[in-house]
Amino acid sequence: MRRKLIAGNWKMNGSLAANAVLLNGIKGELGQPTCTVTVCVPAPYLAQCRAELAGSPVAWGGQDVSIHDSGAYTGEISGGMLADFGARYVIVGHSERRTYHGETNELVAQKALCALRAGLVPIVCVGESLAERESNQTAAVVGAQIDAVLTRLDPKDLAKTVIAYEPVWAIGTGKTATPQMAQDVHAMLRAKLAEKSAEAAELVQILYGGSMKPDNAKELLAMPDIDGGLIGGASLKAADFLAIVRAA
Ligand SMILES: O=C[C@H](O)COP(=O)(O)O
Repeated sequence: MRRKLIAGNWKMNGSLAANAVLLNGIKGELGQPTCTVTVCVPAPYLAQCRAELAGSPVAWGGQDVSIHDSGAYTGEISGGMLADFGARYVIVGHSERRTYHGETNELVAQKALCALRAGLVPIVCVGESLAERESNQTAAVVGAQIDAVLTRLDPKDLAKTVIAYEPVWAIGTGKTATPQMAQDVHAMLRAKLAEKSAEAAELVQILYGGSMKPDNAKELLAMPDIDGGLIGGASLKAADFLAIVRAA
């Protein structure tokens, strides 16, 4: 049985003062969760997470990683740097990076590999746009996104990877995929993973992301191939994030 993972993606939100309130709110009420919990924060706040969360059940991570280890790459952050601050996870290929920064399937796959090399767990995001869903291209688009990762990773690395299915039309819109819609794509993804390695396919956590909230989390998380959530907006309020953790 796969352990559930609830990951908060703060995106480009936060301040030292606001983060302190949020992190203390989460820590104070969390107790001993039965699922794994992490927050993925803007890089400048990794040190704050390390100071506030070390020794707690909450892990922390980044939102992007460079494909380079070091050197003249202004603005880039390496996996080693994230690991230096105790990060355990890093999101790669979020649709906002694909859309606003032109990240391709191949680049995302390289980033996943670099994260693994640095000892981090990549949370690889895949998902289709509304136009793609409406023209019945979901399986083709998501399939191509995952295929790039499967080409790069060997079964051992694959088993250490997390996948997040995030339909772009559900992100920050309040529209959620129905549990069955999400389950169908998750099952398709797991079948793809199994073509590479049946063992890895059983181990990989496949998260759902896209307007997951306290009032819909339970139903989504009850589906057999939904192993957790990648939470945007609701991860910025301690009460909402904790409610989703409890639903898991
Ligand atoms: O990474 C998180 C997703 O983009 C979901 O964001 P959301 O929960 O605000 O829809």
